[in-house]
Amino acid sequence: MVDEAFEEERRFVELAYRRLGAVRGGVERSLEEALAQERGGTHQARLERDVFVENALRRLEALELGDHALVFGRLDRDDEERFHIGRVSLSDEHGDPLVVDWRAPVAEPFYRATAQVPMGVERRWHLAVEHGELRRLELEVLSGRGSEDVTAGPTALYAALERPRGAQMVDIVATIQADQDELIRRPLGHALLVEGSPGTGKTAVALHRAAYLLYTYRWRLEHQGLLVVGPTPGFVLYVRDVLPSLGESGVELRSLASLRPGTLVGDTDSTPESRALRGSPRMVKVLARAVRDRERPLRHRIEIPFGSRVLTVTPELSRRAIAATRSVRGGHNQRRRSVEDALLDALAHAVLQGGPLIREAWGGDDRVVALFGPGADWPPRFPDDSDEDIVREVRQEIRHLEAFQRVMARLWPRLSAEEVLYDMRARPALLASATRGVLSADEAALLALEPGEDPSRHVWEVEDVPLLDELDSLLGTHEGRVFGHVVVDEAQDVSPMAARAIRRRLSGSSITLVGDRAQSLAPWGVQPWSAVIEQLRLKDVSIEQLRVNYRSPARIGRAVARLRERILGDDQGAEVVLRRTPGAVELIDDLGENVVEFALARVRTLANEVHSVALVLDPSVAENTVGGIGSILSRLGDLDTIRVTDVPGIRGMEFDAVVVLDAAALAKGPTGERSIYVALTRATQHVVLCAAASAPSWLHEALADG
Ligand SMILES: Nc1ncnc2c1ncn2[C@@H]1O[C@H](COP(=O)(O)OP(=O)(O)OP(=O)(O)O)[C@@H](O)[C@H]1O
Repeated sequence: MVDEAFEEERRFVELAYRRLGAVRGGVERSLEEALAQERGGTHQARLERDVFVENALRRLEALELGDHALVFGRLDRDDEERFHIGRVSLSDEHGDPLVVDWRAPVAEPFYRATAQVPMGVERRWHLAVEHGELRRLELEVLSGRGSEDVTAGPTALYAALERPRGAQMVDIVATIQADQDELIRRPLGHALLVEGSPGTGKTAVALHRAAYLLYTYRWRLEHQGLLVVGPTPGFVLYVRDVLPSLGESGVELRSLASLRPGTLVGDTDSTPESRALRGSPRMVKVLARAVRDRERPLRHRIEIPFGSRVLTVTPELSRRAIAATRSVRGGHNQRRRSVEDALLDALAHAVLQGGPLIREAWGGDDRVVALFGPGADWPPRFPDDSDEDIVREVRQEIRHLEAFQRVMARLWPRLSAEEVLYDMRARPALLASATRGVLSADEAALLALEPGEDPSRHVWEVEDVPLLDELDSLLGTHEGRVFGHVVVDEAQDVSPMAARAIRRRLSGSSITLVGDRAQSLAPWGVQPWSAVIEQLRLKDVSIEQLRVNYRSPARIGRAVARLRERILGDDQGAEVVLRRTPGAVELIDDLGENVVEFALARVRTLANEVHSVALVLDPSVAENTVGGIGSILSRLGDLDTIRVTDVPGIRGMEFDAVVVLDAAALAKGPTGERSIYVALTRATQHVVLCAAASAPSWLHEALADG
């Protein structure tokens, strides 16, 4: 019976791949034809052609499966219907469904049905397809005939967990587990926070949820867009191609550093205290002050020559112009217009009340003469405030005077976010004024920058990005793109200020946050989720847990659990480590000055044994090594399978092997336990912790087996 079934499925897989080839060929041909057409035709025809080309390219991309299996499951329902489940939907030549997209509602029982709740499914088949051929077939009998001898060994899952890891994350659509699926398919509109220890599939869930939402709410999300925010540019590259649908239009992937397009961001070298302060919500008030400090009434009157007359802007007039704008909505730059209007009104009024204007006009002054000269009404009217054309003309003239623009620049300059932030931090008087009563003098000093740079050329740190974004919102210079759903990974490292920047990009409250507080590397330490939720202004957030670790092998898993307990306290509930392979954890300390050579040798050996190795460097190592990081890299040789990074740089990723250099130095650092924890939890097979000095006893204890 199983052999028969295998043969049947083998033939089906063959048929499905043939059909995939035929569909691809068809799309390619029609695309070629469309591209070969002349660019001419009506506007409507061109538009239709462009839409056709775009859709065809998108379909081709979706059908490009690389090495991933087209089909991986089959459901036999108790109503005799049968579906094959796969990565894309595919119909036969008559339009009947051949393969159902995993995101379709009928596919749901593939992930959720159990013998207790079979959801109308009698049998569930797992197909292991490699390079287009069926290799293995696994059957689970959920109800009806034969349900007593269920063969429910999730071989497919265990096989998936043992696969080697490479430079890019892979999808898990063939083996999504019921608890993950339940989160993935939550409807749009929800605010969902998923927490869980490392390797529980939080990133996988977040990204598959994005793909599910795009499929299910295609029309809405294509218009509104979906934003995925990850911690680092490396992480964005790592997840970019997980699901073809994430390459669809309307999806944007950004790291925290690239959240605000066009910002120059370099490495962070300021102190943890300065970084923490810039992430704190106390900056909201400081920045609002920094902008307000640039909206200043005049201290002394300024005179503006206007023909033979002199117009005067008094401090009182400037105060009134500023006061008039307080009730006006909008950012600083938009409200500038109303300050200018208030001033111009007053000055034009003064001009028109002054009488001498008429004499000027008669005298041939060409600024106003046009209104009274040849071709104008005769006899000329004596202009007053009710004469709108004249008022407009006079206001225009005043506005274009350089002296008037100088007054405006002093009173209410047009500003960019970069200018405000840089000036505030580089000019002691502005810094003192913006921080007075909010920050202590010592705290304010943490913000100070060297003066003398062009703000538009300044290279910012990632912590400054949310500050610039906050200023954009105060100034009215925000880019304004908002999304229908936002996915935030490694949410534990999102500062309250960054949460505000994310909020500005979210149209409602449909958001998915995933993270693990124990992995927090931020200088503000382990913050409660409420710190982020509050700034995202979310009212009803479902907080859910994932508890099964799919990444760590057994030995590493035990060390991970001990460290987690140490970091978060002991009320963490049971974690399950699923993988049966033991894996290896080694701590080799007291290596003295041989530590670098030792670690590099281990990296080189491991690189020959596994697919991916991370060499995780504590910053002190490059500083203390002659030739710095360059000399370390040059001694590694083939870098294809090796990634050299610091701890923040490997957040969210995984590697077959991880070598830490130097574990004792890292453990003593400001985020010691959490940094070791993050490094340790990246490995799917092997961790080697190398240290020049003795590692702290808590690390030895965490790694001790038993
Ligand atoms: N249902 C599943 N089937 C197969 N593999 C899975 C499943 N769930 C998770 N995995 C695998 O487990 C690994 C960890 O997943 P993921 O990176 O999403 O975890 P995470 O919780 O985000 O981890 P971290 O907090 O460390 O970033 C990945 O290799 C992923 O493919």
